[in-house]
Amino acid sequence: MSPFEPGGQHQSNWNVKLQNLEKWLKTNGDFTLSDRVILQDTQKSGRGLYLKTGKISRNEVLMTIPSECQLNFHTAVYHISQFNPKLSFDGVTCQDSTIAPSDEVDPRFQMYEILSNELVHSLSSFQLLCVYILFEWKILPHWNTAQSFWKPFFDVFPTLNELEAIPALWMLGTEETNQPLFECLPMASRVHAERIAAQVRNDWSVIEPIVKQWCNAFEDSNVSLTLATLYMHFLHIYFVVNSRCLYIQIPLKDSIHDNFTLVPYVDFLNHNADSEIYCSPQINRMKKGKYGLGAFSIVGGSHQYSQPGEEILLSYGAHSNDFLLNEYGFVLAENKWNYIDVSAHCESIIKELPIQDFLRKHDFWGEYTISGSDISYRLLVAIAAKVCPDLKKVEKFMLGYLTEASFDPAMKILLKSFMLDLAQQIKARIETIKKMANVDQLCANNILNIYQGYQMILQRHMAEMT
Ligand SMILES: C[S@@+](CC[C@H](N)C(=O)[O-])C[C@H]1O[C@@H](n2cnc3c(N)ncnc32)[C@H](O)[C@@H]1O
Repeated sequence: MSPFEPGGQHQSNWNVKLQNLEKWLKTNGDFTLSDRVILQDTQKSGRGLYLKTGKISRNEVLMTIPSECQLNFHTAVYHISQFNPKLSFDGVTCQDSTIAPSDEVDPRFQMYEILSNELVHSLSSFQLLCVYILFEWKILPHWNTAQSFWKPFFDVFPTLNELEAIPALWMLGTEETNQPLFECLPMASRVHAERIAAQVRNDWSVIEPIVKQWCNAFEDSNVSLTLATLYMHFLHIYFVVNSRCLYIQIPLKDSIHDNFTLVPYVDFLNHNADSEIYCSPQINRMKKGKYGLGAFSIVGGSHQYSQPGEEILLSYGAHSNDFLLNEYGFVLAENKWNYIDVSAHCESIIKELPIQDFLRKHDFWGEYTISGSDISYRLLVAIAAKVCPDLKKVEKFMLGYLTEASFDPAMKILLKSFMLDLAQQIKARIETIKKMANVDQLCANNILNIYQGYQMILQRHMAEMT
């Protein structure tokens, strides 16, 4: 039976998990959820929220999630301090009265001892959350003697399989099926995936010593978990966090990259590219709870929901399909934020070293893009430099004293052949992908979708040029 078939075992397990999640949210603060929405699971976008009945208007609060049930640097520090009284962060860690009574069968008293103030302070939000979730979700259940506060939340996290469309995982994991697809990724996606993979490897190298110490400590118990297994769990957790985190200010941290929180239920909302019209998040700092950062609400946007079955959407930001694929593992059939990174192609046609030096000197070398509405100014300058031997004239164009028309017809001719070349390369890539056997079809289709988005962009510009 397909996991999506209504009435299947998967469905009834899921209903129980959802009830547990709602019960947990109600017990731990002021949780509200509009009775006009319903959670549903689809093949295309997994779980999501849909309108059940009635209407949802602008500024109407759809749900509020108490700060106590959000997982972020603050709440992780608070919970760790319940087992490690030496951990002390002003206004965040436990007061004496809330420190858990020492219990020999709860391994966290021993395992969290190594999480000193200095060490916790040095970790990024990502690193702390990964190491904390790793213990609470993947390691603690091996003892059978204690349960994590966060269990109802962990139980509704996506599985590693559900995240397999994320290209960085093809590089980092041991699953080899999709590795051939990596070579077919557009340049923007490949660079993005490599950047994420480097970040993941770096974060693992920071938390690995903690995990190794835990592994050594397991030797005294009956728990048998290898470092290799824990690394795979870490990867799973990393991408759960990455694909579900929401912006919030974290007063204990300085870097923008640390400013995020995981918010149960809000993380069921799927993305739409129209940021202005759909729902948006609001943080109520007046409702901070005992160690949190503020209750998290979702409110309606200018689009009025009135059709039962309409999906309640949130914008994750102005992201192209290359970005969405790499950060979240999906693409949109139509995406107004798509653009093509044509840097490699443009650099390959400018072979003349003096032109390269000229563009470098003026900081115009590389980062060339074409979107549906624009050919980037950087690209126009590079093409102008290629077609015009008078670099003084190109400098005037750079400074805005001349328009691109001053370089016609050579500029138009080169741009047209540049785009035709690109279109041919894209067509060839599409054909290669279509012929690939033994790769996950969903992942292959995502990449095809990106290239088809590129084709639409090029067609639009080429039509304007004729
Ligand atoms: C914050 S979660 C949303 C809930 C998710 N659908 C689930 O089943 O748990 C983000 C993930 O949802 C999926 N997603 C979000 N928006 C989507 C969309 N428009 N189309 C397809 N998948 C989408 C992607 O897998 C993404 O990583």
